[in-house]
Amino acid sequence: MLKRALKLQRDGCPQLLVKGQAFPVKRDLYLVGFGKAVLGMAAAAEEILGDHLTLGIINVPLGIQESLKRAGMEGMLLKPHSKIQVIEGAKNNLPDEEALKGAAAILELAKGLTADDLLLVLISGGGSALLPAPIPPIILKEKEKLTKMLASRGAAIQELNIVRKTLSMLKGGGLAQLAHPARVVSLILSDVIGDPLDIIASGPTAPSSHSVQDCIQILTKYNLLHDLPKSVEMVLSSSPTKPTAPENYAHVSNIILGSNTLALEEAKRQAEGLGYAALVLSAAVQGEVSRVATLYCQLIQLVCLGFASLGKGSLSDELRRNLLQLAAELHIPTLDLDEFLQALRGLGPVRPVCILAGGETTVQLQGTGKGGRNQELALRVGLGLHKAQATEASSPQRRCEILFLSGGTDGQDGPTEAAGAFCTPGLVAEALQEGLDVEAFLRNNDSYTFFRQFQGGHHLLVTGLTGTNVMDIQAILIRAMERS
Ligand SMILES: Nc1ncnc2c1ncn2[C@@H]1O[C@H](COP(=O)(O)OP(=O)(O)OP(=O)(O)O)[C@@H](O)[C@H]1O
Ligand SMILES: O=C(O)[C@H](O)CO
Repeated sequence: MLKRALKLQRDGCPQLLVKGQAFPVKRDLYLVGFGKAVLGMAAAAEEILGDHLTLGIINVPLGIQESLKRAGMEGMLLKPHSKIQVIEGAKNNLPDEEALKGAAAILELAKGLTADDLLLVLISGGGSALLPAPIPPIILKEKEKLTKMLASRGAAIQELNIVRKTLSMLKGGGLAQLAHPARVVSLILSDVIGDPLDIIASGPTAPSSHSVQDCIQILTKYNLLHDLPKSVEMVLSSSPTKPTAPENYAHVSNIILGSNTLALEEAKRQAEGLGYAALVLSAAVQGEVSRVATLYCQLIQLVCLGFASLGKGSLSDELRRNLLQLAAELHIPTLDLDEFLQALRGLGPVRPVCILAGGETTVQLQGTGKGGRNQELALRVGLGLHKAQATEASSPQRRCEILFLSGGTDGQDGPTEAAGAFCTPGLVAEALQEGLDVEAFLRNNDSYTFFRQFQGGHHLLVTGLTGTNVMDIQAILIRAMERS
């Protein structure tokens, strides 16, 4: 992906070429990066830049080099004697001392640049945790606690990162401002719906459209305003009321290189290669995890109705209406459900169908269990399919084989070692035979423990860190059963 987008023109004055834009390399060329996907990006960049690269620093997740080595993905690693220093940190996607050291090194590098320097910045999701630089007197632990509390109360990534930006020296455009007057070129892999530059990794090189007032509003919404450490109160009260004006970013170019859409396109190609009729629903599925689970269950019902030649009639109309209503409630941008359902009609039952979707749900933690939004989604879909089948003996679902899978493209779902999980309509009943009560696990947000115990962990998706990060992906496989 980066190899396709980035070129170095060596004739005359060397220039970086990125998607048709040219950036002269007048003197020194530096590289910094932070995020779950920047190791592979940095390896590709170093290959392209060769001797023109002066030096680089990247902050990447703890254990990623080992994980990629184990997976035989050496191509994503830096060569021995690389000019790029790798700092691993942010275990379980939480900022830590190592990430703090990496951020300090990046800050020092940026501060010393001149107008003749070019700073290439590689940014991907996970960058927020890997670039912590709290504004003094805030200390890391205080900032971490606050973001953890916001996340567990169901704050969306936009809200989380608006708060992070206000409390950080490098986020919210801080890195770009420090690097001034150097030319800054940021290559970004998006893991946020709609690719908002100032939210992805908390927008270290993007002008922020948010003010301290927005931050205070979010803290109020989640009932945290009156519980803040003194240091955070001090920073909030001394923050400028207006964000830095966009004119002050004339030295910066932010360029999106890839996103969930690309991953879905590749997944579609793979599914078609395996004989499926594949369709992409949306790359922007968002919302509360139980509502999204209902959306998928209803969609599965509709497909099965169509497979059973029952695609017309009152049940189908009702399902269709419910589905449209739910999609509208979830505010899934760019989703044209009507058009999608139309395309579905042309498929099956001869060929099995693979419906693909991507995005990111939110989980409001109620319990103390261990899990992630993908495992919780898979478990909730399993429960929904079970209920649909149990309440209706003639459910069209019974005529289909169904598998639902949800996984994080980064290979890590919440603070667990799994990327996600898959389910079938039989999961709840089979679990019960093992003495596992799905609803009890869900009440405690304990999806990982459930999947680890159920059938010896067979339904867990364990990939290890993948070196990319473009949100989550869901795949629904549906095959009409042979009639006997
Ligand atoms: N026990 C749990 N059950 C379900 N979801 C959980 C649980 N614990 C944490 N989560 C969810 O996991 C998410 C954090 O996961 P993760 O670290 O993979 O985040 P991420 O958003 O993918 O990170 P990034 O975008 O920075 O790469 C939060 O949304 C949180 O609500
Ligand atoms: O790092 C982050 O802030 C999230 O992954 C969103 O980009």
